[in-house]
Amino acid sequence: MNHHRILAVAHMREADRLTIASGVPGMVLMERAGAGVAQAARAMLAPTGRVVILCGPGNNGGDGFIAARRLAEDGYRVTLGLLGPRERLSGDAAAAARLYDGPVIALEDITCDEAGLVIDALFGTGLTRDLEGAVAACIARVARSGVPVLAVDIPSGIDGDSGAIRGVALPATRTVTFAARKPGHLLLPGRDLCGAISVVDIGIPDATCDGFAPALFANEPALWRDTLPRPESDTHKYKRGHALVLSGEMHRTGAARLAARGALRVGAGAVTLASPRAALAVNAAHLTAIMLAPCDTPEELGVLLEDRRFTAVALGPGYGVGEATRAMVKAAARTGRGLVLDADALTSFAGEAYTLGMVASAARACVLTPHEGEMRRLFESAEGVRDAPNRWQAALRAAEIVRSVVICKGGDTIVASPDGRAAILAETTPYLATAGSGDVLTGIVTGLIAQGMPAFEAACAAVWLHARTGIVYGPGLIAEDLSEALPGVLRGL
Ligand SMILES: NC(=O)C1=CN([C@@H]2O[C@H](COP(=O)(O)OP(=O)(O)OC[C@H]3O[C@@H](n4cnc5c(N)ncnc54)[C@H](OP(=O)(O)O)[C@@H]3O)[C@@H](O)[C@H]2O)[C@@H](O)CC1
Ligand SMILES: [K+]
Repeated sequence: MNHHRILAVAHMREADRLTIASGVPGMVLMERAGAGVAQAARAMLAPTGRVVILCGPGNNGGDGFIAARRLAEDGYRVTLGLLGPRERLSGDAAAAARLYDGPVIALEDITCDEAGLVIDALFGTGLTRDLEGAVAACIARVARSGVPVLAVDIPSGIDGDSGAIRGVALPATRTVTFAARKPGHLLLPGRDLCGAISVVDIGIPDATCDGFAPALFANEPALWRDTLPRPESDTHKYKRGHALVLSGEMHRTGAARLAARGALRVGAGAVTLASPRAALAVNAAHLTAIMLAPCDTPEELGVLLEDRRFTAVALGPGYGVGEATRAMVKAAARTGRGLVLDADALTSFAGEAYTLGMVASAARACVLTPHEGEMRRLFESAEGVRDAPNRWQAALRAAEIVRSVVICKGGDTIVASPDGRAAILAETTPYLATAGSGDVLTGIVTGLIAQGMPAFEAACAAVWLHARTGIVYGPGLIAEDLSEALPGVLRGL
């Protein structure tokens, strides 16, 4: 199994279909899925403990019947509640139900008294509408009982593609999913309802999923570790890349300095801050290892970038919104360097994503780092972004329009590439929601791109490193700490 691949619901269904077509009966896949659930349940139950299994009308319920049979065989006391009449089950789910010879009661009659565990096999990836009525009432009852819940595939009520709650959802202590995680396991609010997630190999070959487009991943080091820049023994500072960060005016220079420091800490050999003349003294008073150059106009930026040692430019933090900023972005892009655009650079192109895409295509590589508000402003009139069915599809469409790698920041940050790859961050911390934190992220991406790391991988690595540093640091974190704590996280890789 490719552990960082994730599968959209349609791709999971297609992988299932192709595997069955290649000669593996669907019942074999379901048997393996149910066995994986039973195994996880054993670890959560006392010997001969009572387990309540909630089964829905589709194949998720089928997995529940398989687990019920296996746990009953092992001597656990099984109570199985089924949503709807047994005769309405069909296909593999009906076959799984036939193999279970214990009593089946109506879901409405289920109570959790003395149960050590509830197995939630109501709905998986086949959820198509909001939960209501008897099933919603049952979910509320189980949630209130406080009994640990093991979710089969995904907590019932969570949309597998978007992570959204459809009406209500049953929070789980553990989730056992099959072949690969789905986007809904990583996206909020779904992620918070899954508990610990484990993936069971049910025999869907990796190769079956290799060609799926778009290609989705969990943003974990396995995705980008091999492309992370590592200095060679005969290196010198300019071989490690030289990043240029543009500073804002006198009263807003801090953001650019935070970015510059992030770029230096992540390994850029040299970092220069390009500062308006009026702000040179302020910047000079705060800088040591970072160099300083005056720059007030697009022409001056062009002259500065005639120095071929500059490999990446960051523009936006604290820079100001307007025509002057647009002109600077165009001047930077024209020089064909790596380009990272954030904050004011993005807002300066509000409603003009296609224009920005044209500008960005001149850069060697371009990464945009919008938070939710910037994303909304930039793509307000762009087709297929605001009306996308979920955040990863919105991110991919956005990347296509701006012809850049886009980092859609949030509690479940998505990195999307115009080549059809997208990665979702699985783990972060709310402590990162602090002033200047985004500026440091901009700096980390810039530093990695300056060292020649490919844009998608650089963006993914930066997002992960930024989050990991926040997690490790924890309470009390301020933006300045991020760069200082980064070496510890880099060492761990
Ligand atoms: N793919 C694989 O490789 C493997 C998949 N496996 C398992 O199969 C699961 C997917 O199975 P699935 O496709 O049968 O969908 P599932 O989630 O059981 O629900 C569909 C049923 O629910 C109904 N329904 C939907 N929404 C509803 C609502 N709001 N309220 C009420 N009813 C609602 C819907 O009815 P309909 O919309 O047709 O009216 C239909 O009857 C997957 O999660 C995994 O556990 C494993 O066995 C291993 C191999
Ligand atoms: K479920």
